[in-house]
Amino acid sequence: MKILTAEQIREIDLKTTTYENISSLELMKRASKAFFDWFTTRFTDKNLPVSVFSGTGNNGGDGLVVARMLQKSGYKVNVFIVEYSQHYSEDCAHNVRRAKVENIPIKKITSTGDLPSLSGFEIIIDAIFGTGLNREVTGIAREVIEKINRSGKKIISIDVPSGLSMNGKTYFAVHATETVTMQIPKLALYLPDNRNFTGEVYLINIGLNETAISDAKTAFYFITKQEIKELLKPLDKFAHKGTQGHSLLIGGSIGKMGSVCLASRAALKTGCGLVTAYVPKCGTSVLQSAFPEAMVVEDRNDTHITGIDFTIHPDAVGAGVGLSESPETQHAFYRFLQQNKSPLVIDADGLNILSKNKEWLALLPSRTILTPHPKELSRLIGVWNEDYDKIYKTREFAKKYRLIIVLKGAYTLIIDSENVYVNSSGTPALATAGSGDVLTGIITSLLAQGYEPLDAAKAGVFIHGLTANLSATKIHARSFTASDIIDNIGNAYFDIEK
Ligand SMILES: NC(=O)C1=CN([C@@H]2O[C@H](COP(=O)(O)OP(=O)(O)OC[C@H]3O[C@@H](n4cnc5c(N)ncnc54)[C@H](O)[C@@H]3O)[C@@H](O)[C@H]2O)[C@H](O)CC1
Ligand SMILES: [K+]
Repeated sequence: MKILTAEQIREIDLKTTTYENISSLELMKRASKAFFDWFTTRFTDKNLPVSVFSGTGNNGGDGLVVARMLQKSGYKVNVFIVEYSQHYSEDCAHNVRRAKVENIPIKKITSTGDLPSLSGFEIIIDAIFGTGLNREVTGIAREVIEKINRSGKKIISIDVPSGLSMNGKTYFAVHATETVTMQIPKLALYLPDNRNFTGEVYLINIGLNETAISDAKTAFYFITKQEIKELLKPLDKFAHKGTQGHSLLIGGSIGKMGSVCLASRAALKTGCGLVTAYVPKCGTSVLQSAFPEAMVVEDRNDTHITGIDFTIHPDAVGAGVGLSESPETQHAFYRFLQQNKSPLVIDADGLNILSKNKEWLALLPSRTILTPHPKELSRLIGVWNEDYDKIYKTREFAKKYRLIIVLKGAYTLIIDSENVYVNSSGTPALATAGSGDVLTGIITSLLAQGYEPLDAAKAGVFIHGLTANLSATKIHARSFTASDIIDNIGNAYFDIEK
């Protein structure tokens, strides 16, 4: 699914009205009806007093239409018009008139003295600014937003939290508890810097014209279940373990053998036919007893890897989990990189070793997948100022070394030399020890099964996140573990194929 800019969305609005021969007012109604449907499903108690804060643009217009629909269906609604400008969009002005005719209590806020008390309301609908905002919020709008933010009430933002910048760092905006955005994902809604503004983000379909959307060019995408469903390969009736791919996981050191166990088990559970773990001697019995399905190739050294010599022919390699950064291990890793021709995933200490030896990056096969968390990424590419800067620097880095970067976080980003993909699955339950090791195993397995590296990264990240969504009501987020991720990989496949 495409992530688009405010300008592109405006163009799609316009094309929708032209192609479908409807007025902009009609489109506003469609959008507002979609929000109304979401809202009434989410908040079924009609006695909860709702206040709608509307601006004078089309976002404000949406708020007014929503207020009208809510009042009509029996909700108690008050509207406050935040008159930051005396210029009203045509469709907003129309809906102010309609709301007055329908006797909705409306108050204008033009100065500090007009600021209402919020104590009587349970829910605030924020329709002050949408994607049309193009400067810092000042004046009365700022005062209203400050007051809303201090209220401690539920704040539901229509389309975007008012004040959110669509193309740069946001310093001031509504702190929404939930944002209900209209059909097209906007990058700003998924950036960690904006987490206090957006709250939980929902996408609703407002019936924008599909041709208009498919005409829009972009380098930013939102990964959806449907896309993952389409890229998963069907199981061959005549499959046997030799045709399903062989994953090799290289890693582990004394005290850190769990990481390779997790990655190996995740690889097998993701569907490759064979899994081999390459570990130091101290890891052999750990692996063989914890995970009998795996084969083990032992390093000559006891506590950490010093060789990386093997005669097997893996279809993909995942290297780096629990590896340690000792000088002999670094040297062994260098020799491995010189010889390796298999598709590769590098994580954890593998990344740290690369950060210390940046010239080795040139040895990586094209489309190697690196899976850093933000700290590991900064060791590789240096520091960044804010999220947009981070994304562009990562893309440059990916381009320079022909890599795919999986930047782990709440909305994991997959970045290659051209495009940026935002993952849509997952919950905070995934912030748990070993979660990254499991991801490495999943992606390695998909590579071994013959998926293109970008598809392996996308599907791997999506499946990994989905295990947490699917467990949300069964395992409390606080007690969800990396092993639970592995145990739910099968459920994730079921859910995707549904
Ligand atoms: N396809 C869709 O998603 C649809 C979206 N709709 C809604 O329309 C808004 C965008 O509306 P627009 O009128 O372009 O802008 P805003 O409502 O966001 O209002 C901004 C408004 O104010 C002016 N302005 C900009 N910055 C400032 C400022 N700092 N201070 C004062 N004034 C400012 C600006 O020129 C605008 O006029 C979108 O988010 C949706 O909610 C449609 O209703 C349906 C289709
Ligand atoms: K808004």
